Amino acid sequence: MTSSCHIQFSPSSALPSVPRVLSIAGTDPSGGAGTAADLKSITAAGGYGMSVVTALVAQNTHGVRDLHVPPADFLAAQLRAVSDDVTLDAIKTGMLGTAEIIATVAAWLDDLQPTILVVDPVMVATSGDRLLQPEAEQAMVAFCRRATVVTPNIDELAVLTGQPRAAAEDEALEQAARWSAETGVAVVVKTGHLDTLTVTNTWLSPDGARIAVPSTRVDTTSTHGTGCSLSSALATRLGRGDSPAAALAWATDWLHESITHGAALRVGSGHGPVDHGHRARRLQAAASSAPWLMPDAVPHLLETPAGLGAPRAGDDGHKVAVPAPALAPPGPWTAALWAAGAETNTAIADSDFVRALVDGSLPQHAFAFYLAQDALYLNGYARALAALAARSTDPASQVYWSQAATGALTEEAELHRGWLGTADHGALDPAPSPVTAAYTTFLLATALGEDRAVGVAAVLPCFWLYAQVGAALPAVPADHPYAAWLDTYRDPGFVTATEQALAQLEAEMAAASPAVRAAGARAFLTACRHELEFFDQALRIEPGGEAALPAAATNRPELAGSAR
Ligand SMILES: Nc1ncnc2c1ncn2[C@@H]1O[C@H](COP(=O)(O)OP(=O)(O)OP(=O)(O)O)[C@@H](O)[C@H]1O
Ligand SMILES: Cc1ncc(CO)c(N)n1
Repeated sequence: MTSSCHIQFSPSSALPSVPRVLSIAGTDPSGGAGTAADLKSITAAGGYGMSVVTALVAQNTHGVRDLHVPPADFLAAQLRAVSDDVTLDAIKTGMLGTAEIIATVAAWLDDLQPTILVVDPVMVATSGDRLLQPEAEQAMVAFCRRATVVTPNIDELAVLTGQPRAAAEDEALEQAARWSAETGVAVVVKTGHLDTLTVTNTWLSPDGARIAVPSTRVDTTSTHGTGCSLSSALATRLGRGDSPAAALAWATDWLHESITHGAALRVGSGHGPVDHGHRARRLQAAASSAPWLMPDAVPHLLETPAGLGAPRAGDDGHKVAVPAPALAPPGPWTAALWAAGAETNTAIADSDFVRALVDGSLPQHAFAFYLAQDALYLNGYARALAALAARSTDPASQVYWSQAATGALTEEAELHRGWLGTADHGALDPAPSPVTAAYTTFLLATALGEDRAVGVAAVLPCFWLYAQVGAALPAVPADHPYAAWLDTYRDPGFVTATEQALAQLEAEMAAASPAVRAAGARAFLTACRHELEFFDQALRIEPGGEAALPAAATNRPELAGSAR
């Protein structure tokens, strides 16, 4: 036997190991900051969270009301209780509060010598309340020298470096670079507190190397605890063995989603918390193995268009509104299919993917993944269209499907030439994702193996729903990151091709038997759902791509140069 193995499962099918991460911080009974935020963030980032409390804080989304600091001896007892028993893969410190607390934690760290220490030098809360005694600031500054990486906001960076508050990102990066070179500690510079449209987190290494992770600013007041959450997620990903670049990209991207959905939690009336659990709930919903179509979604025999019935109420019983189709159905069968697919079509229009593509906040790695899968999809789609050409007998249909197949192959070639071939858009020739493979094999199998009308119904949503997304696109500024790509949705040739496909389906459904019509309606609705999955899949891929398993946490040359 040789060691060659021709089937390689993607590492994403294996569960990564769970880093053991300790947060040392103050409390927030309203759950948005401090130890509560840390534990939620560590869990969200894939770690096992533990918590040592430095101070009890009576606070909510409006601010801090009162503070109680237990005796330092008791803090030391908590620290020892954990470290005597549990191996810690990463430690994160947040609110330390007093010089005595700082000294207690420092003494414990002297014994422990942890591999990863992320210090969030908490000084002032979002609400403006002090969380560190002014006389303890210099002790905190000295404490930061112990860190693997520190995560100050702009104001804390000024205290750390003894400089005036930076007015712009360049100035903050300058301050941080000088301090990092002098201390040997890496810094994450966060521009959340600056008035910029893009919020950038930049990892600065003592050797001057920089890793910048930009994200779009969310217009929200739900930013209570963002600093706690970022530093905890970062510690967890580093503890898991991620490189600084991968860890920061993951933490920033996850936090962006959490901030975006924070307001919907409706927690408090001040600066609300972020939704730490949004990503987990989204992925859990996406992983459901519930069938897409219920057995009674389409009658066994479809005699008339009305047999498809009113659009079904959603899971929560709400009535489904039918969106106006941008391209009008040419007859009653396509009109009934449009109405039957309303829920899925609305879900696509409202999807996080389409929203992020349009507002420009879609992370670059998700966009690159989407483009690469789209090229693979177009190739499979072209084969299904060519199958319909082969199965057509009237000349006009033969010409139409052949041209549609050519059109899909031309688009695929343009994707490769214009987008995927550039250094910006990542790897060439990736493998199809499970979602892409399921959709393309469904199309080809339906186009080849079912009645022709059913094949035509299966390929239709790709035309119609794409045209729908294109018609709904607002004008975007020229500096929008995806402006050029969004333009491709507005191609008038595509609109004409879609109108012709609609006419084909209307004629096929009218001529088909009731049983074939029912199969056609099922194929149409199934393809609509595949479309939703296809868009959504790009938001299920980790930054750093199709994700290698974390490197072994033992040898961490990328953290070299830091004080540890
Ligand atoms: N409005 C926003 N839009 C997008 N991202 C944001 C926004 N506000 C904060 N962030 C993210 O949160 C991170 C931390 O934010 P910030 O710089 O405000 O930290 P902080 O002041 O330490 O937080 P806090 O004191 O509220 O816990 C930022 O680096 C950024 O990734
Ligand atoms: C306990 C605690 N730590 C940190 C912050 C910063 O947001 C806060 N509000 N409360």
